[in-house]
Amino acid sequence: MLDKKMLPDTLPGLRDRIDEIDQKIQQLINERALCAQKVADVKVAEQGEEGVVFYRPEREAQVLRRVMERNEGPLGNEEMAKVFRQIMSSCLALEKPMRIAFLGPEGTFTQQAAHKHFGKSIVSAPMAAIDEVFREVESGAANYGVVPVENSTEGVVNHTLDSFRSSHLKICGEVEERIHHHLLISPNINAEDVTHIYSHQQALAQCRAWLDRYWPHVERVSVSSNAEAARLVSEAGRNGKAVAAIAGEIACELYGLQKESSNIEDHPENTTRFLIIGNQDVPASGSDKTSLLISAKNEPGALYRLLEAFERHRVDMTRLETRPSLISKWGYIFYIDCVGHYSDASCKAVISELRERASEVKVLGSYPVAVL
Ligand SMILES: C=C(O[C@@H]1C=C(C(=O)O)C=C[C@H]1O)C(=O)O
Repeated sequence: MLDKKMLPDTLPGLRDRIDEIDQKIQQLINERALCAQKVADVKVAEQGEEGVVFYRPEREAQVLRRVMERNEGPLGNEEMAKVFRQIMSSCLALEKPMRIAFLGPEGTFTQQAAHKHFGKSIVSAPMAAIDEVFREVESGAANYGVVPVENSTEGVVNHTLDSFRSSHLKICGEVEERIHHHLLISPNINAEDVTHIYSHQQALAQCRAWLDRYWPHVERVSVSSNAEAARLVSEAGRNGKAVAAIAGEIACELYGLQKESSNIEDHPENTTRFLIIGNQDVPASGSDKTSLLISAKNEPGALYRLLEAFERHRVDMTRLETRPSLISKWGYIFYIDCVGHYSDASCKAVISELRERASEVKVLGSYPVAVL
């Protein structure tokens, strides 16, 4: 355990120590980067230049979990994991930065989720709609995609679930993002002069009580996304117009805005879960989840027989969503998430029994439980 008493007591002494430490850290990071480069060489030698997969979600999850387990502070576990998240991102980008498609435009929470999962050393490919994210990855134009799947206040994102029906893409990961909204203005604008507040209707709804309390007489204007609201406000600010936006951190930075008020969402637990989609079957990481798409036969007790298999094999279900099948009028598709990897004995047993009982079972993917 480190101790402050072991450190010098003067400012110059402490700064000298920091310089020394930085030099060592830098050297070690470069040594690590060299190792990662060599790992890539070995992968090419084993798998060939074509189709080689450099990014390994299960390995990255294991690295981050270990960082958190052994961490002794004073930096917190999550803070330390974020530092390593970016180191891995930089190491991987030495090969070729990955192109990540996400629900755009630039500055959305989905982009924030992409950075949280992959680090900052990626090429961003903002897409106008969720199905475009799927298409971009299916065509190979992007290596992976990031799409929202559920929000703790607003519920499931149907569009994402429905896109899995016709797609061969796999879920390679998940990431949760606490959604914090901020009231943003241009730096040259006086908050008292603000006449309109722009945002996506969901964000306006998630901040309704706060707006009613602090900005009851200012007009709320709904636009296509929070990021678009931030862009409009920065443009208006250049023309001296006093308007504000509700948006997240990235949009604030991207459009050079200033936070007038922070974390203004009515429910502080407001969280969105995102999925990482790709062409990869991810091996077990030691703490995984599996997502299944199941078409049930339209007969009495069909859902009961599906769920019974989970209970008997003691596989923990974390989510059940129902969507219309679109094939038969009152037929349904179930989306089930459970704890474990499809290669685990108990998961395997459940999946094979589901196959006997349902008309279709598609394993959408097994992937590491979100670390950050
Ligand atoms: C170095 C590797 O490749 C990539 C880089 C990693 C890293 O920097 O630690 C981890 C997993 C992979 O995404 C590896 O597979 O071990």
